[in-house]
Amino acid sequence: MRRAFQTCAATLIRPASTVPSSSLSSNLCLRSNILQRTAQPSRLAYRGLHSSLARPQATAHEDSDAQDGSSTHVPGVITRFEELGTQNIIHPNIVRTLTGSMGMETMTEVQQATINEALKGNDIIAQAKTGTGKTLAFLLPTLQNILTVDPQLAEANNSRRGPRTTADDIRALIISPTRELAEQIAEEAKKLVKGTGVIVQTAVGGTQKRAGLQAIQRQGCHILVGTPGRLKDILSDPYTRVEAPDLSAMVFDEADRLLDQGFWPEIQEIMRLLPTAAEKNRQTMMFSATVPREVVDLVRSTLKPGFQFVKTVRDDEEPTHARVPQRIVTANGFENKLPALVELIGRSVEAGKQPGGRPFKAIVYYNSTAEVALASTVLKGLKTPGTQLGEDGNSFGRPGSLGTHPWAACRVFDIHAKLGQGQRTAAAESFRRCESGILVSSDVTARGMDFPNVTHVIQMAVPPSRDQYIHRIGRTARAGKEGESWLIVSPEELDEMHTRLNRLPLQKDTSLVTAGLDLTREGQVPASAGGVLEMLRLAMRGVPNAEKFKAYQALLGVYTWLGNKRALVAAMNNLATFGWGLREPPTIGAGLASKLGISRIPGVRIGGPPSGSEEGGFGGGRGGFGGGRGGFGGRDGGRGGGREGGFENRGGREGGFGDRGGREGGFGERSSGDRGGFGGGSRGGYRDQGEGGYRGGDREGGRSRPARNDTDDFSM
Ligand SMILES: Nc1ncnc2c1ncn2[C@@H]1O[C@H](COP(=O)(O)OP(=O)(O)OP(=O)(O)O)[C@@H](O)[C@H]1O
Repeated sequence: MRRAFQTCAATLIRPASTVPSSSLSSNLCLRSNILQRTAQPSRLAYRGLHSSLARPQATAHEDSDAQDGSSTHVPGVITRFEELGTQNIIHPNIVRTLTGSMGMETMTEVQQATINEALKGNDIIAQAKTGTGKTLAFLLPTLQNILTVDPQLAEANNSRRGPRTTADDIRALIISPTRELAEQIAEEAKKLVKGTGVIVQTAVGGTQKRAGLQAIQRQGCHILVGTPGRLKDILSDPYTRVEAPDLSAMVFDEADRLLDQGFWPEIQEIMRLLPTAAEKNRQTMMFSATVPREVVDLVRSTLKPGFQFVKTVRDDEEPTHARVPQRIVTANGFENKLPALVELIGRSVEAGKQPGGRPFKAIVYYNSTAEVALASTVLKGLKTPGTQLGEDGNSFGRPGSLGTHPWAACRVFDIHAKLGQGQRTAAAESFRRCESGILVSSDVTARGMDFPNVTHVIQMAVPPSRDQYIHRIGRTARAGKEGESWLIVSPEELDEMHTRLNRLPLQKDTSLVTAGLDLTREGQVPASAGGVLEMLRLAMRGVPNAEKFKAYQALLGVYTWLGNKRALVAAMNNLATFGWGLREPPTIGAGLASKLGISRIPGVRIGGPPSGSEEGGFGGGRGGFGGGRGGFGGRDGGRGGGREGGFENRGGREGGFGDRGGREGGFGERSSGDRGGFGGGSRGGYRDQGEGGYRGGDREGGRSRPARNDTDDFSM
């Protein structure tokens, strides 16, 4: 059977291109074969999944027949899963499951390119775009290789008398950087092994260690999927009896992440607990959408000589999907970002309801858990102007009740590393299942997570790295579907954004009205924007101060890379007052201020535990944007600046954004001054266009930001 595999497998992909070391500047391929996979025309159901690979690649890594740019179709190449069964390459029981309950027909490019190599037992590093089926690309050969060695396992073992497996019978270890991803891979693996006797278990941090262990001990384990920390724990504890003397395969999913500094020590520790290469011949497979050269260099010593580097992304090609428009919005300030987000969501929810539209389903990424918590509280608490929340503070799904959420059918979830594992799993599961929803997330879902039908990925700040950007936007447009990517940044982030996202096809977008408003001063707004700001003002009132204080501190930390500390503090104080409705920016501890290098920066309020106060009013302080009884969008404009915050459609005769600013002032050199208020004008009203108001304020103690540069070119 093994022989049959090898014979047939030779036709599965076109020959590898062995790159002469001299042809490359890097030492990347000195000991490896690089397969730069060119597309085979996709014949059937999986149309579009790898459409971006439909042209031959043309790099130094090419083999000669592709260099002229001609089609490289290889007659007889296997592209359908069914054929893997009929040609005895993969056991029919597995193929039946794949083409039956799992509904797979045609292999993706990365699957075609790696399955053959992996079945031969070669070590592999594979790089392919997000959402192109890498999971199956390593699961399928891993499972088949287990069955090849142990054919008895090909049949489901429903009888108690059948061969029993034990906790020390692990044949394959699959490592993933996050718990959710490990669970997802294990789910996929469990589907695949159905119909065989192979047992899949998980070892995932944050869950009941004992329960997981008992399952391994009672049922045995052939394929163990886990996160580095928990795997290390289990394997290093002799009392668990979990061992892997027969380990024949090791898979690193999101390999570049697993090999970075954060995980590397644990990975090394795990390797030490496994049989050495001399004791047991073991195959290693590494997969990711991003494989920096340093990673290849790092693993060179771990992989077998002659390992294959399979790339289905050309070097000169963007690593993102061409079918995902990538839009960038420059918000006027940090305080404009949430309004822009709410406006974008509202618009997209409506578009999704139109004939031919897809239900809106989005992941919104923030760079810190505190921002995730704050934004999700706000989004959950939104209500249509003129309505109120129910007593439990939630207005979802209760037609006719007091207060209705503006996007009733679209649920809001949040997920970040500081939630308990139960909450994380529940949020991921609910979002996976919902037809329309918003997942506000930190980077715990950025890699590998396969949520179906995500229409939008929205990043609320310049991402930590180019690779992270690529992985995040890879949560949409998966498996051949369409999707949109949005990035909302403030002017302070632009330089860094250009550096980090160099050469990505970002298109500037100025269609969001609320992004362009100067919320630190009074002015007129279109009614629709007024509605967004009003909803936010009300929702902000429901956010506990503690959440705002945490987010403030987190943001100061997140933006330590911003060289101009004055600009940083000014921007954050603007956000706290004009964006979150705090009367004054929160205090921060002297230690933290010194660590962040901002102790002496004007506007920093050094104090004990963070404190501040608020009296409603999107746009800060007692006065400010929406401060006062009247407010932003008020019909009559006027003086504004009352205690209850304004910014209501009905407005109020005297209310208004940028009004008196509140006695306790806001940010500014004179932040505790009597009138102060960052941008808080003395009167002003910032109201619906054409209905009066807009008196202008004196903005004493305030400071306004420079206008956005609308001529910036973001097509990089
Ligand atoms: N051959 C195939 N035919 C149809 N659907 C497939 C095929 N292979 C995988 N899929 C589906 O495509 C989706 C994406 O697959 P997967 O999660 O493995 O992508 P990935 O390449 O690992 O993405 P990421 O880089 O984000 O980790 C999944 O829903 C999976 O079930």
